[in-house]
Amino acid sequence: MGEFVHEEIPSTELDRLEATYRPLADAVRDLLDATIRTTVPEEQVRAAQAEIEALVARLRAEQLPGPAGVRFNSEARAWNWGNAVVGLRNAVAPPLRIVHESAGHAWAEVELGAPYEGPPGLVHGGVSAMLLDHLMGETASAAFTRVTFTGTLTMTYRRGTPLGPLRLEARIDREEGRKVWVVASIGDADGVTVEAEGVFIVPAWAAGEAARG
Ligand SMILES: CCCCCCCCCCCCCC(=O)SCCNC(=O)CCNC(=O)[C@H](O)C(C)(C)COP(=O)(O)OP(=O)(O)OC[C@H]1O[C@@H](n2cnc3c(N)ncnc32)[C@H](O)[C@@H]1OP(=O)(O)O
Repeated sequence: MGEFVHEEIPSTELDRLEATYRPLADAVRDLLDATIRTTVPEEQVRAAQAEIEALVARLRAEQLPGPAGVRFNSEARAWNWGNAVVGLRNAVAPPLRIVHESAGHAWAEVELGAPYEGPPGLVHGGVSAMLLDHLMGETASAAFTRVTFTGTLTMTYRRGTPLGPLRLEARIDREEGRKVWVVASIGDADGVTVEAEGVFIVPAWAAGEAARG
């Protein structure tokens, strides 16, 4: 497993870097959608591909040796720019902007488009699970006061989730030792489409206990 890395970048500098990288990821996100939906002639597709390959080479001129990881500074600022759900620099992430209403209750509103399709016009079930898993994990972390990992996640798909505007919500249901039960849902304007319940666990290593077994 990678690590939570302490990196002493001042928060003001992080703000500046985020203002640089956010529009880049937004542009790539737009590119994903355009790649799916374009109907331009084939020669234009090939020309666009060549331009994209040149851009990739330009960005790769200097890069990290591996994934972005999770980093934090001594001002209690944490950043996970590559995260699949909330990563500011990850064009695959919607990204979800999570509001922590209180420790143990969080929600997010998001608009999902063509790159998240499963059945026609509907959100892929795995995407629903991924978004809820992350939201529930952050909720279990009680506003980032502890580290939790998904132990078991149970999804109930009540009806198809349409692509478009959605609301996700999660709450801690109960806790017992290092185990945190979280319940969550996704809904559209007509109500709930997906429900989830999960057990999130503060790993033995994070609780300062020796792992059993
Ligand atoms: C401060 C900074 C905050 C940062 C927050 C960032 C938020 C980011 C949010 C990101 C969100 C993204 C979310 C993600 O994507 S997290 C990524 C997906 N999840 C994983 O990769 C987890 C992989 N598994 C593990 O790491 C370990 O197996 C864990 C940590 C789960 C347990 O290993 P550990 O060695 O610690 O466990 P233990 O053996 O001492 O057992 C302890 C208790 O737990 C019970 N149990 C064990 N396993 C399971 C299970 N699978 N289901 C249900 N229950 C289970 C067990 O019976 C026992 O209960 P009891 O017998 O005591 O009653």
